[in-house]
Amino acid sequence: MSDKALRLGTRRSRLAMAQSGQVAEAVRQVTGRPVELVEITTYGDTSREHLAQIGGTGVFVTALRDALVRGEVDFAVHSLKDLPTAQPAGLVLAAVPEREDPRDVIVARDALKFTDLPRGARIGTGSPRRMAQLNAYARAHGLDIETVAIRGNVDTRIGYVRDGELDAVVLAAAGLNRIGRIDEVTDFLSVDTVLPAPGQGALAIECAADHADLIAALGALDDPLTRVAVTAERSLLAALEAGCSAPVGALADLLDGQIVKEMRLRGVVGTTDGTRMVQLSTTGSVPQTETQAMALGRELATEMLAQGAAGLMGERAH
Ligand SMILES: NCc1[nH]cc(CCC(=O)O)c1CC(=O)O
Repeated sequence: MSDKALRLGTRRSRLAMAQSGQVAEAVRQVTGRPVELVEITTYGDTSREHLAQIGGTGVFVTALRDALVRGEVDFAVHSLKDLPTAQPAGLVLAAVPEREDPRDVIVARDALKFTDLPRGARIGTGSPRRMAQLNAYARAHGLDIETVAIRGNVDTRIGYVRDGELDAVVLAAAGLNRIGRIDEVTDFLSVDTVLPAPGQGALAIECAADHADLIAALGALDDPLTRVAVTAERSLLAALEAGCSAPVGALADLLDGQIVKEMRLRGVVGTTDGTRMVQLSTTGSVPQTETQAMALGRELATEMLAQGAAGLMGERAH
């Protein structure tokens, strides 16, 4: 390959710049080529409407993908959880690097933990998935909280707590880690309490399908275990026919303490008020191919649909 600079298309948000910068450094190391960041403004960055109304987080992705298809940039870095499950023709996920902490976290006033929030506490999140599970936990454990729909970037969200408008906000640990604000977390939510979004904590490095040399080089950053895990999670999401702003959580991980490792896939769907929920898991041998991983996701989706999951997903965020 030449030693011309590779062009990395990125959104301008702090999170996007942080994760693009980190991947740029890794790509420099595996390719020996300089990497140049090319900033691209997406509709999701300029719109003030709620995400669910403008068609989910896929809006952040479209402009980056257009730039890839037009050959204006060589590769792009996405938060995997923001990627629509359908892979567009002409583009491939060249690498899914090792996932970091998939958990959701709370940033609350006065260093409060989720379960110590006082009666009537207001918790901000724009995610129906987080609302559904927080409200379900609250109902089951006698907590009196109110989930409040918000949007905006990480700084904006934490700002609601700093200026006293909300008692707490929910964010992804991975995002806070990447922008260097993990110290502001007051509580890490167990995945038993809030199952993360499919793909949460993982990145995806995408490029044009006809760039064989680049795909091969980026492959050095791929983590096969992360790839099969997120493939199973996203296959579950796709088979539920849910979008990325649906109240769906999913996590595939290895079961501990076994000689022959097995993968467990957990899934949840619920109404945002927390009154109804379908939560199931399935365990099987660790998928060796993406095809096997997809089958695991589809199997769990079939069971969840049989228990009425479809009827819990009709709602929109409000
Ligand atoms: N929807 C925005 C978004 N997309 C990816 C992350 C965090 C990083 C990740 O989950 O990989 C965030 C912020 C958040 O949910 O707190």
